[in-house]
Amino acid sequence: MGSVEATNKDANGSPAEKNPTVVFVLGGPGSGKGTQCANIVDNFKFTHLSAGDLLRAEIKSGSENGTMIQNMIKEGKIVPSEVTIKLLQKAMKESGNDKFLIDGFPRNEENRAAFEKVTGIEPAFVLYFDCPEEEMERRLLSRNQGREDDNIETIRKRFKVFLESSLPVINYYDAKGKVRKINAARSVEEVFETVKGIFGSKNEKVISVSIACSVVSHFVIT
Ligand SMILES: Nc1ncnc2c1ncn2[C@@H]1O[C@H](COP(=O)(O)OP(=O)(O)OP(=O)(O)O)[C@@H](O)[C@H]1O
Ligand SMILES: Nc1ccn([C@@H]2O[C@H](COP(=O)(O)O)[C@@H](O)[C@H]2O)c(=O)n1
Ligand SMILES: [Mg+2]
Repeated sequence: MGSVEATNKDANGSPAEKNPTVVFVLGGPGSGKGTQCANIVDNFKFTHLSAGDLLRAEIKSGSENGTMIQNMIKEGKIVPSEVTIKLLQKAMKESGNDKFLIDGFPRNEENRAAFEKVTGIEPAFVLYFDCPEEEMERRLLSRNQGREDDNIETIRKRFKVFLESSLPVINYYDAKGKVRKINAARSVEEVFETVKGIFGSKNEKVISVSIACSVVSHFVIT
């Protein structure tokens, strides 16, 4: 398991201004990524950046990319990395923090490779919320947040994209020993108990937890 502080480089290969700690939060649609990120923020000093939320805010802002993003989201498709990475970089800079939960990103190999190339950032680890489709479907259909993609037609498309494009990214990080796979088909509280064990106690640094967890990366943590 590599060090969190290690060797992040910028696009030119020179040392980046900062070496932020990044945790990618992945899992199928409705697996509970946003819910658990809110709990992590309440307990640890992370800033939560949801790629989906940033894209939805971009639509609302009336940006020139708004219509394209809206159409992609309605179809459950993945927006080109260039757009999403710019939004993530801007939000990271504006946060003033150096510890980030990046939720719903990278969603495909293009997202993953472009983020690494542009920012030079390697994630400390990847939280993977593993949940059966039937449970995710139930949750999404009763979410009631007015999301245009929470309808059965788009939900099925999002499941397909998750299996075909996002799972390979999780497998990529698993091969590097970076995935912490969590059984997300439990209550919010039970899932968070497991998450807390990964992040450690309030004052514990993610880096030491990250090393300690590397031995269990291939098992579902319950
Ligand atoms: N462990 C859980 N048990 C039951 N319901 C849950 C659980 N976790 C989250 N939920 C509910 O399921 C819905 C989806 O959760 P959430 O928005 O956190 O998922 P997500 O992974 O961020 O989804 P998306 O990828 O669509 O943004 C919400 O209504 C949330 O309250
Ligand atoms: N890296 C990403 C993340 C999201 N999208 C688009 O937003 C939709 C909703 O994402 P959630 O994480 O909030 O579920 C998703 O289905 C994609 O259309 C994206 O393009 N790239
Ligand atoms: Mg979400």
